[in-house]
Amino acid sequence: MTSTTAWTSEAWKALAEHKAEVSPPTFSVAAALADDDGRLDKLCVAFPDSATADATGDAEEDVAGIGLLADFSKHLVTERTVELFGELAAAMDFNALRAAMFAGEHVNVTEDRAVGHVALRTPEAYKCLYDDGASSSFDFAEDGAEAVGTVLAQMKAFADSVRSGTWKGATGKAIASVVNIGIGGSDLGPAMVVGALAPYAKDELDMHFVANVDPSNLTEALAKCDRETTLFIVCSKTFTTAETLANANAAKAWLLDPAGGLDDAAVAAHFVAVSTNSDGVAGFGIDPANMFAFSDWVGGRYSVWGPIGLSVMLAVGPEAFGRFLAGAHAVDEHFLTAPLASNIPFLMGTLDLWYTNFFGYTSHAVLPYDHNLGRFAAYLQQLTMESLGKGVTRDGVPLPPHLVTSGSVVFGEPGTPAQHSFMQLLHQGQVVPADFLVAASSHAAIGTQHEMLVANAVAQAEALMVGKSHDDPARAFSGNRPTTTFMYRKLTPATLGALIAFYEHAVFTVAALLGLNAYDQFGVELGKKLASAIVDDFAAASTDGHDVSTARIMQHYLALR
Ligand SMILES: O=P(O)(O)OC[C@H]1O[C@H](O)[C@H](O)[C@@H](O)[C@@H]1O
Repeated sequence: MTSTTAWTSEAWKALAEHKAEVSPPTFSVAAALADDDGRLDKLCVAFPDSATADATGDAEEDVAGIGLLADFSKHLVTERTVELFGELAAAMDFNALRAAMFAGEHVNVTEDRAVGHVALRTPEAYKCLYDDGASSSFDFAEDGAEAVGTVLAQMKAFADSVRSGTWKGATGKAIASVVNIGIGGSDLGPAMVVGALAPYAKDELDMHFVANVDPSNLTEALAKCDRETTLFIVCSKTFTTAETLANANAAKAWLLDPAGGLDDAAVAAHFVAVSTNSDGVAGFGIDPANMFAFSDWVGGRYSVWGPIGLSVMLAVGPEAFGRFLAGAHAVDEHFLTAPLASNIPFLMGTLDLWYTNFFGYTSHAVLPYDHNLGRFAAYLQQLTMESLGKGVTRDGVPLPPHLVTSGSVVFGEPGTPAQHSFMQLLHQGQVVPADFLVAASSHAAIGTQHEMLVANAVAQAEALMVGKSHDDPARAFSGNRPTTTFMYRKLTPATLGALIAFYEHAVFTVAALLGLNAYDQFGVELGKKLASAIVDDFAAASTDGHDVSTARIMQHYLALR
């Protein structure tokens, strides 16, 4: 792989020189569109595309029914810009890095691991490194498919048994409530997907997600649960995360509260685990037979596709879960085969890099015009900011802070409420590139309300681009504010799988072009370490060893508690 640092490459210099040609106010996107130089056709990409259209079924619920248009036409780019993105990709060995990830090479160099979430979508298609250390790679269709296929079959059998009522609690009653206990990648994916696919969920199964060590989180969930009909899924890749273990132990104590009349044998019927750590699972008291295992080459924020998605499969069933995987797999094929100039994740990633590094637009808004995607921005915050919030390249070269921004600050809320909250800033304050996600039809029907929703999404993107002059400066809109619109037929499992995979590969693109490792997260460790020490200090009512500021706030807590 190249040792070139992106910011010293000729392509980077060419992009810096080119920027003036597409900078407001001299460059107007609206004017560029009016020139009708074929801009729309070049900057609007349909999905599924030809590479995936034939292998995608024909029902509306299949990949074929996604009917997505990725509209990049409102961005501060020309055909030349996209060509220069391609030159940067060549300089940074993008194609070789992409091939290496799909082949299961250890592209997560700092942890010496493969990055294999794509293999979870359809193990038959990709070779992935099996992290046994003995072999440099293995044919997933022979070795890994067995591993992933086995776990998928285990998940399906379990989901069928719970959803059919065959799986019984300790007193012989069917499960009515599921509590997913996990945090970060062991919570955000399952919680977001279950919420997004609510129209597909089984009515008789109440789903709860407990992540925060704040006792209010678990208390709120347990208040809605009955011991005899509640199943806990303890999700933790490492099975060492303090918050998850605290909540899991508190949940076990609740289950076995003498008032409830259940004894230790009840754990087997009311607890299952999802982890890479079988010793940790057994140590907690969960039967390894009730463990759904996965390997360390699946990153936490990339793990909803495998056993971490068990609560999703329980909620929507194995068939819908399979279509969720199929949507992501179709995007994998698109990412691998589409020319870069019409490669949706590549364009998403390069545009993010373009704005953060060449325009100083370092925030990014995600605006799903869909009530059920209420947690989509939160999910993307971990996916993007934990992957790209880095200070060095994968070779350990520091990023020059004045020159390179490794990842944007992602935020967002569903529209239309966002319009009544922070959109003022996007229209008249700093420029924040934004993604609009909108379905042409809804699962819910009340008069013409869905059409009002769509109209608002389209109008916001139009207003941000076209702007409006006014004699009163306070009432003027500069316009030329870049946005992408993803419009698709309906939010189906396949569509949601595709949308998530687009963002996963956009993250890969930014990391590849900047030379980053998107798959480690050492930055989360220091806070955890300090918190563990302060827990002990609080227990000893001590503030010794802390700086005066920290000691003061600790003393205030000790005085108040
Ligand atoms: O799944 P676990 O091992 O419990 O980890 C849960 C989360 O905590 C870690 O600190 C990282 O921030 C996340 O990447 C991870 O998803």
